[in-house]
Amino acid sequence: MQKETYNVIGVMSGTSLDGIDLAHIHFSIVDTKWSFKILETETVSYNNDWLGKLKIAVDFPEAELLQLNDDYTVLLANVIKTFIEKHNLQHLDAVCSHGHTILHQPQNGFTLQIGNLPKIAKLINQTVVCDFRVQDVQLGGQGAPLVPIGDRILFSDYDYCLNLGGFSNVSFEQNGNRIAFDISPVNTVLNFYANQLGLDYDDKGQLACSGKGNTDLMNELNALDYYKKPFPKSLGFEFVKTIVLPLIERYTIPIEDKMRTFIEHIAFQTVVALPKKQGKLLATGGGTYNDFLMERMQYHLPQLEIIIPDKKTIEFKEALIFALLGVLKLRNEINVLSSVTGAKSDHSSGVILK
Ligand SMILES: Nc1ncnc2c1ncn2[C@@H]1O[C@H](COP(=O)(O)OP(=O)(O)OP(=O)(O)O)[C@@H](O)[C@H]1O
Ligand SMILES: CC(=O)N[C@H]1[C@@H]2OC[C@@H](O2)[C@@H](O)[C@@H]1O[C@H](C)C(=O)O
Repeated sequence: MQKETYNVIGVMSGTSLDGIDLAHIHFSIVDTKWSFKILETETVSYNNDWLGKLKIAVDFPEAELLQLNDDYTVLLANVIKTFIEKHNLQHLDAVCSHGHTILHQPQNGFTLQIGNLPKIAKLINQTVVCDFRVQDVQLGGQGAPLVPIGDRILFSDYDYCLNLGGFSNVSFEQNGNRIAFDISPVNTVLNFYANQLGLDYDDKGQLACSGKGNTDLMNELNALDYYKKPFPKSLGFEFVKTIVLPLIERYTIPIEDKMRTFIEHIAFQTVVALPKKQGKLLATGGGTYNDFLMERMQYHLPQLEIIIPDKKTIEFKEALIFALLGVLKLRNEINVLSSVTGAKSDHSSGVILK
């Protein structure tokens, strides 16, 4: 007999290095239908020393990487312990932790998330479920994305789940399969131009809103090869650095016009990415705070109901879903979909440490 409720913590550190996201979650399952409540949440920023190390770790020799893994496991354990004590969390079923991706070369059969060493369970005195990507790569998959199964299980009321982070990605059902792919760059490009004006980001998209769209630039962006490729497909910062920014930089127009044009481009590519231009779309990630972007998206998709959830869901959806992946692993149930990762089959991934 499986349990019907779970009291867990989800822990995620994303590639953008904005910190370690922790979310205390209650799950319950009634007649195969899952529901959740996001309780306490917190993002713990990295100090400059850690930021520096995590940025360059990809080039570390093996010995240094082993040391980093050890040190990061201790850091993560301390952060988790502090979170548990601060909120006086008791009777946890597990801490479900992604760790931090340092190396990811699925084509060569390996992926490394640090912070998942067995000693973490002892250090925090809890059951830990972690290392969710490794088995998928062993089964011939990309080890990513892992979030779409959570979209399917927890957000089935929506036709689409759209995340607006450094890049945008979407997941949806098609012919009984979950489909997921990256649509276009978002904040990687918008922040680049905000930085040129001395800002971290364009608050609410106000600068972009004050600019003018440039039709030639818009057409050139929309003609890029990536947009013609079929899924599965994904983007990395290389695409921005070597293709998108050099293209935009050929135009001698005000920065606000570049931002405005790029927002139109994001909205336009979102339209292209969605097979049906109607239904309900759940939008999450920091890009949802860009009011102008959201307005332009709604303009281009008038029949679509765009839903921006509460702040915790916007900011902690990934930690929530890693918490679910851990619970599914505890239940020995499928938590990775081969339709999105390309693995030989669906599987129950992760390691349980006690
Ligand atoms: N008030 C705001 N107005 C406009 N943009 C905002 C605002 N607040 C946050 N953002 C944007 O959201 C970004 C952070 O979003 P998020 O945390 O989803 O990105 P991320 O961690 O890089 O995402 P991912 O790892 O999913 O790619 C900021 O860098 C900024 O560009
Ligand atoms: C290998 C790895 O850590 N990939 C991350 C990364 O950050 C965003 C994107 O690239 C996504 O593929 C993935 O994370 C999300 C949470 C996922 O697996 O769904």
